[in-house]
Amino acid sequence: EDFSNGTAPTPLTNYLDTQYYGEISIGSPAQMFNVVFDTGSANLWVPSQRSHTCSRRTVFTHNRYDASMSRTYMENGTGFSIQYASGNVRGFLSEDVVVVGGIPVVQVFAEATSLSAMPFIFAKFDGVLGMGYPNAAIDGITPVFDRIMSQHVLKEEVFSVYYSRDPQHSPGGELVLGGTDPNYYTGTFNYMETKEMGKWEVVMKGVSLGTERIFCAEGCTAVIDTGSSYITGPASSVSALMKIIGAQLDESGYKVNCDTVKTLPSVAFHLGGLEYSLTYEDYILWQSQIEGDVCIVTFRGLDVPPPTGPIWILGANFIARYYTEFDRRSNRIGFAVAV
Ligand SMILES: CC(C)(C)OC(=O)N[C@@H]1CNC[C@H](C(=O)N(Cc2cccc(Cl)c2Cl)C2CC2)C1
Repeated sequence: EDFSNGTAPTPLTNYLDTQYYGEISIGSPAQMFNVVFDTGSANLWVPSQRSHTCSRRTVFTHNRYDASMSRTYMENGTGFSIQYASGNVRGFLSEDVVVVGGIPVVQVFAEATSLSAMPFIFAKFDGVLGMGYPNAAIDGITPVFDRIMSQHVLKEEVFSVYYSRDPQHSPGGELVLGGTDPNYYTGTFNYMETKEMGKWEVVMKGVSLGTERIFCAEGCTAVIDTGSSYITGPASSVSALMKIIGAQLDESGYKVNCDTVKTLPSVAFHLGGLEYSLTYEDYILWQSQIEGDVCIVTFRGLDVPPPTGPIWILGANFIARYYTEFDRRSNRIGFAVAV
C-alpha cells in the first residue's frame, strides 16, 4: 500500500457484524496477524509462540508471534496483563517492527501467553491493536498510532472507521489512518469534542425511544468503542428499554420475536446537538438458526461504577450506521451517515 497521499487504508473483515478485524504484520520477515482496531484500549497484543496454554495446536487456531524467527526482534521481558470486563490477557513485552496500512513503526507490544477462555474462545481475530490515547495504555507503552503520528507521514492526525452492515458486503470495513474515505459516507461530518483529553468519549444529552427522551435525561457519557460489538448502557436503563420493546433476556442476551421486528421503534442518541437514531435494522441481528430464526437485540446492560460510569458504550452496530472519524489533532469525534 503506498501512503504517498498521507492516508493509509486497511481493509477489515466483518465476522457476523460483531467482530471487525484487519491485517498487520510484526517482525522481519513479516508475521501476519488479524487484529481488532480497538478505540476502547491502547495496547497491542498478539498470541505468543512462547506460550504454554496456547501451545496445544489442536485447540489454538490463531497466529502466534515467534520472536526467534524475526531478525528485528528486541527483547524486553516486562510482565503484562490486561483485565477486560469480560476476561483477561497475560504475557510479556517484546519490541519489533509493526506494519499497519503499509506504515512501519518500531513498537513495544505484548506477547500473550494466556488468554481467558471467555470471551476469547469466540474470537476470530488473533489480537487487539488499541487505538486509544496513551494515558489508557498499560505499562505506559506508547501506542501504535502515536508512534505513526510522530513520523509525520499522515496528512491529518486522524483515523476513520467504516464497518459494513452485513457480512456478505465486501470489504467488511475499512480503517483509514490520516483521513477519511468518501466512498463510505454521505453528507457532512458533525463533530463533537471528546469529554476529557485522553478518552474517545463524548457528552451524551439523552437517549430517546421514538420521540420521547427517556434515559440519560440529565446527560451522561458515551464511549465510542470500535472494539465492542454492541451498545451497552446502565443495566436498569437497558432492561427498561428492552421491556418496552418486548425483548426477553436469556443466557446469550436479549432476543425478540422475529415477527415483531418490523414494528420496533427507533432508538436515538443525542450527541453533539444531533439525534443519532438506530432503526431495528441497525440494532437487530437476524440470525437464521436450525431451530428457526433468532432475532438478537444488540444492546447489553453493563454497570460501570463511578467516577467512570454511568456510561453508554456505542459499539460496532452504531459505527456501522455512522461512519466515525477520530481526530487526535483537535481531540474531537466526527460522525457522518455511513453508505
Ligand atoms: C481497561 C481496559 C483493559 C483498557 O479496558 C479495555 O481494554 N476494554 C476494551 C474496550 N473495547 C472492547 C474490548 C473487548 O471487549 N474485546 C473482547 C472482544 C470484543 C468483541 C468480540 C469478542 Cl469475541 C471479543 Cl473477545 C477486545 C477485542 C477488543 C475491551
